[in-house]
Amino acid sequence: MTSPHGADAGPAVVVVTAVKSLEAAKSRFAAPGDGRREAVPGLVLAMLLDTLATAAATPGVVGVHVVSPDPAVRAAAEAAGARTVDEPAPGGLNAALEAGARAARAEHGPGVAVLALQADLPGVTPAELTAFLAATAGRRGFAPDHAGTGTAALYAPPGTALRAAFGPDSAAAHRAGGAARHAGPWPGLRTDVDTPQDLAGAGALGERTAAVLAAADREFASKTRGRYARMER
Ligand SMILES: Nc1nc2c(ncn2[C@@H]2O[C@H](COP(=O)(O)OP(=O)(O)OP(=O)(O)O)[C@@H](O)[C@H]2O)c(=O)[nH]1
Ligand SMILES: C=C(OP(=O)(O)O)C(=O)O
Repeated sequence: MTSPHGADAGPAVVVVTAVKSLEAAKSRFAAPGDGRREAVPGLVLAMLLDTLATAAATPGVVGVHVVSPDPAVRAAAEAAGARTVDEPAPGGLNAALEAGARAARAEHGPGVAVLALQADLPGVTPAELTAFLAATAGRRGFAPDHAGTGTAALYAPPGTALRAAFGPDSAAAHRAGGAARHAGPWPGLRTDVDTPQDLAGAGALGERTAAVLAAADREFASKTRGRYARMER
């Protein structure tokens, strides 16, 4: 993680992300009973680790906090250098992100900005995150997902609450909450991967995600003579 530098660098940023239990995650990618389902936990972890690697490599990011009820997720995140936060009760994505934001400011102080980032952005790059942070100009803002209705990232400046409103139509909810919309040319940032079809739009995939998909592809091909990853990408 790098410190802010240069006269025009913005405030230090802590990235907060959340992952539900691996067993429950990514039901739209492969439902129980689908032959691809067994690859999903590894894929979720790989996408998380690629997302965390990008966050940590982005100038100005001084910490990353991952909130999850799943010990395997927390162990992988800690091994990657992130802080972890237990799932709050009651849970849910927004409660988890708020808990992460509180933990971030408890550790780094109220003067840090919080960037809530989806955990399934295998194509996101440091350049994209840097461009988004610059676009906010230090004000509350969000990057809509590729469809335009969801949210890939929500930025809360120092001293302001996160007020996460992720979920259906979260772009409109964040807009209504005073966040500016920044729909830049950032396919990796704006493509959270929920389905195999989403992989095609995510840009160049991070190395962990690419490796997991290649292994799943080989496994699936050996069982069915299909080649799902190649077909779907
Ligand atoms: N910690 C935590 N993370 C959550 C929770 N709900 C969703 N998330 C995470 O938030 C992101 C978006 O969640 P969803 O789109 O609802 O779920 P998903 O697992 O990605 O996909 P589906 O099962 O197909 O809906 C994913 O990274 C999830 O793991 C929650 O209750 N707690
Ligand atoms: C939670 C969201 O996205 P998804 O369910 O597609 O992961 C969102 O865009 O607010």
